[in-house]
This record gives sequence, C-alpha cells and structure tokens, in this order.
Amino acid sequence: MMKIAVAGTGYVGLVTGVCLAENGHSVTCVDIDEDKVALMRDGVSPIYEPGLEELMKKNMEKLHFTTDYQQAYKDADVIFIGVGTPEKKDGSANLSYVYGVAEQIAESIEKDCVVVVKSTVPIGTNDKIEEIIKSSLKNDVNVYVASNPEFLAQGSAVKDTLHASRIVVGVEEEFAGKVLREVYKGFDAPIIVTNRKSAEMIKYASNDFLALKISFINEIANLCEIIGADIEDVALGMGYDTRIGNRFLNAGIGYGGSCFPKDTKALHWLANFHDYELKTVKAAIDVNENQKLKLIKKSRKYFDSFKDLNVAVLGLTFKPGTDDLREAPTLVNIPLMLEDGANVKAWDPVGAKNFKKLHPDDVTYCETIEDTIKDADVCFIFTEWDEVKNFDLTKYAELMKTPIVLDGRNCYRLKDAAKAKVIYDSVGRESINAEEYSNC
Ligand SMILES: NC(=O)C1=CN([C@@H]2O[C@H](COP(=O)(O)OP(=O)(O)OC[C@H]3O[C@@H](n4cnc5c(N)ncnc54)[C@H](O)[C@@H]3O)[C@@H](O)[C@H]2O)C=CC1
Ligand SMILES: O=C(O)[C@H]1O[C@H](OP(=O)(O)OP(=O)(O)OC[C@H]2O[C@@H](n3ccc(=O)[nH]c3=O)[C@H](O)[C@@H]2O)[C@H](O)[C@@H](O)[C@@H]1O
Repeated sequence: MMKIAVAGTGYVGLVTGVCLAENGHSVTCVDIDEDKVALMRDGVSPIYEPGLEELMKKNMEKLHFTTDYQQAYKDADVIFIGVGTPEKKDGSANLSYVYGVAEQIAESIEKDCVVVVKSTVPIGTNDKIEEIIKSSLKNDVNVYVASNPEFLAQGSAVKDTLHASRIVVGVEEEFAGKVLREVYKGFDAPIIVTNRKSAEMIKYASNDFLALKISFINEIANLCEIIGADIEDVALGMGYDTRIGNRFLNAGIGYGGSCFPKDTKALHWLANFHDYELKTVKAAIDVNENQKLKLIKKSRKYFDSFKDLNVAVLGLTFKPGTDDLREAPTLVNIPLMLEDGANVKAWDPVGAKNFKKLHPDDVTYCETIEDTIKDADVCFIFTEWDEVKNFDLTKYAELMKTPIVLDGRNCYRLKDAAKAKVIYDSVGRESINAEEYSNC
C-alpha cells in the first residue's frame, strides 16, 4: 500500500484515483474546485462515467478529497499530475495548469517522492516539470519525475484503467520505474518502460494515429457517396485484415472530444516549431474540420434555409457514454441552425444538462426521443446512443411532419430505413427515398 496524491479530479484524475484505491492504495484526490470536492466527499462523482461512482463509494475509506494540496502532497510517496492541458489559440498545449501543480509540489513536499505526469504533455515537458520542481524545492528532498501517459477513453474509463491495453512508464532513473511497477502491481496490463521523451511521444503518436484512421475512413466515405459504394461494407471488408483492424473505422461527422482535436494540433504545432511539417496529421485535422459540417451541407438538398423549421436533434455529446461536450459537433451545428431561424428540440440521456448551461433558452430539451421528433421537419443524429440505435424507425414516419432523418453516425441499416419509409441520409452510403422528398 502506498500513499498517493492525485492532482486534478477530471476524467483522468478521478478515475485514476479511484482505481488506485481499488487496488489497495490510500489516495488523496486534490482539486481547486471546491464544489467538485464537496460532491466527491459525499460519494458523488462530478462527472458521468459508467461504474465510477459505484467504485468510488466502495472505496471511500481509502479515498480522500481536498483542496488543501500542501496537506495532500507533503508526505505522499507518489504524486500523479492529471490536470488539463487544453489547446491554446495557436494550437499548442496550454501547460500552465501542469506547471502550476509542479510549483505547488515543490513548495509542499517534505519527503522523497515520485511525481508521475499523467496529463498529455508535449515531448520535453517532463524535463521542464523536473526543472521547475527541483529549482523551487522548499525542503531538502529527492524528487523523481516519471511520464505515465493515459490511454483511457471516456465512456469506458474505469474498464480501460483496470484492464489497460498497456501501461507506459517513461523514466530517467531506475528507482522511479521500480516505484511505478509497485503502484501498478494489481493492474491487469503489460508495462512498457521507455525514456521520458519516448513515453510522451507514444501518447501523441497513438492519439494522432487514431485520429488519422478516422479522417481516412471519412474521406473514403465521402468518395463512396460520390461513386456509389457503401462505406459500411467497405469498412467491414477492410477490417478483416488484421494489419488494419476493424476498430476506429466508423465513418461519420468526425472526431470530437477533449483529446483528438487538441492532440493533433499540439503535435503538429510542435513539429512546426522544430521546422518539420507533419503532413499526415495536418490532413487528419483538415478532413475533420470539413466533416463536422457534413450533415448541414447535406440538409441543403432538402431545404434552402432552417427558417421556422422544427429541427429534432438526437445526441449532444461527442460520443455515447459520456456527459462531455468538449469539441462535440453539436457545438458548431446547433448555433448555425439557430442563427438561421430553426426551432431546435434536443434529446441526450446525460449530456442535456451540460448543453443547457450553454443554451438555456434557445433549445427545447425533451425527455424522450418521441417528444423530440414529434412534428419535426427534419431530424439530425449526432451521437449514436443505444436508445437511438434501438429506436423503432417506423416512428419517424409516424411522428415527424416530414420524416427526413440525417444520420451522422450511421445508426440504421439502409434496408430497415427503406422499409420504414423514411427519407434517410447517412454518411458514405446511398440516400434512401431522397427522391420522394418533393412529394412530401
Ligand atoms: N479525458 C480523457 O479521456 C483523457 C484525457 N487525457 C489527458 O489527461 C489530462 C486531464 O484531462 P481531463 O481529465 O479530461 O481534464 P478535466 O478538465 O476533466 O479535469 C482537470 C481537473 O484539474 C483541476 N485542476 C486544475 N488545476 C489544478 C491544480 N493546480 N490542482 C488540482 N487540480 C487542478 C480542474 O479543476 C479539473 O477538475 C489532459 O492532459 C488530457 O489530455 C488523457 C487520456 C484520456
Ligand atoms: O487521450 C484521450 O483523451 C483519449 O482519446 C480517445 O478517447 P475519447 O476521446 O474519450 O473517445 P473515442 O472513443 O476515441 O472517440 C473520440 C471521437 O472519435 C469519434 N470516432 C471514434 C471511432 C470511430 O471509428 N469513428 C469516430 O468518428 C467518436 O465519435 C468521438 O467523437 C482515445 O480513444 C483514448 O485512447 C485516449 O486516451
């Protein structure tokens, strides 16, 4: 059992803290947000992540939550840094939160400790963190800095942490590697030990490769539409080749979320800074920018303007299984519809609460898919929640004023859409019954 502190209680920090407690460690989670800390002390998770609150409640005896970083860091064996590294205007990563924690660690620690950088940080940042800590240490102690990038995906964060595909540990001294092996003893995952810069690069290269895979399949989907091929069949056929693999070949309206968009831009920025152009990553970014607006562009086939149209929106978050809206396609699409005069009704099982903070009055939030699509002129699907995928297609025809369904996540089979008599336009596939629109 080790005494661990975790800085930041977001999707990464809180899940890490809870899973470390599940594995027997005593964990103090630190955040600057007092409201979050108060919730967590009551056993309530401030974020939606399947299984997280249950695991948190189960381990409350080993978990502590505080805003008092000095108290938490002073005698910790290991301090994890899991604060945000958001995008700056120029595309580079904002490291001020990470460096802020480094300074707080330097002023607080009273015994030797290992500082583990879990936040996604540009190559070379661990060196800078070490420099900051060592140059402003208040007490005479030894500090070892290790890179330990995180690979969890939102919506499956707990499972991804307890059964990770790999645990990457980037160290410059053997001691830090030994301590991290001890920390992760109970975890079901292979441990890969590298130097710090390689570990930092593994994280960016992994995320950017996945982003590139998505942008690639989206470009192929766009071409499929033009030449009459079907992207679902194409992806299926490609995926059987184990060198390609069948995951992350889902065409749609592009990737969102807190990481692919920022991590592609940050690595591209870093390469530029070193006078190198990462052409493939740039292509992934450009394709994704266009893909975001694909459904709105498609809708021009059916309407010249959204003025006075009843628009139903199914799904607000960037992916199912999360309440997170960061870089969700809805954040750009819904304002465009509203500016053009649409009446927007929206449904999302967990994301509506957060979306309401951004659009409290100009969007109507519905509890059910039926209420959302009732009397709608057009329905946009932005997130493939199970409730949407399992929704009876015939109800669109029954309830909507005009059953035009624009699906950005290819939730339905074309033959089912044809049977259900809806006008169905998805990504990289034939449009169903589009010619019937003029008769509506
Ligand atoms: N969200 C995800 O699925 C993944 C994120 N990452 C990376 O992990 C890092 C964290 O991401 P998220 O968990 O999404 O961030 P988040 O934005 O959800 O949470 C960050 C938390 O840090 C807190 N914070 C800021 N300054 C602090 C300080 N000085 N001391 C203590 N807490 C402080 C904030 O109040 C916030 O609660 C980022 O670098 C991200 O790129 C990596 C893998 C997955
Ligand atoms: O660094 C991170 O934050 C994390 O980023 C992603 O995780 P996440 O963003 O939570 O979710 P994903 O499942 O990867 O989806 C990201 C976006 O890509 C889109 N996507 C995904 C897969 C696909 O085939 N097609 C597609 O459009 C999703 O709709 C979503 O908008 C990675 O999958 C994680 O490994 C990584 O740790």
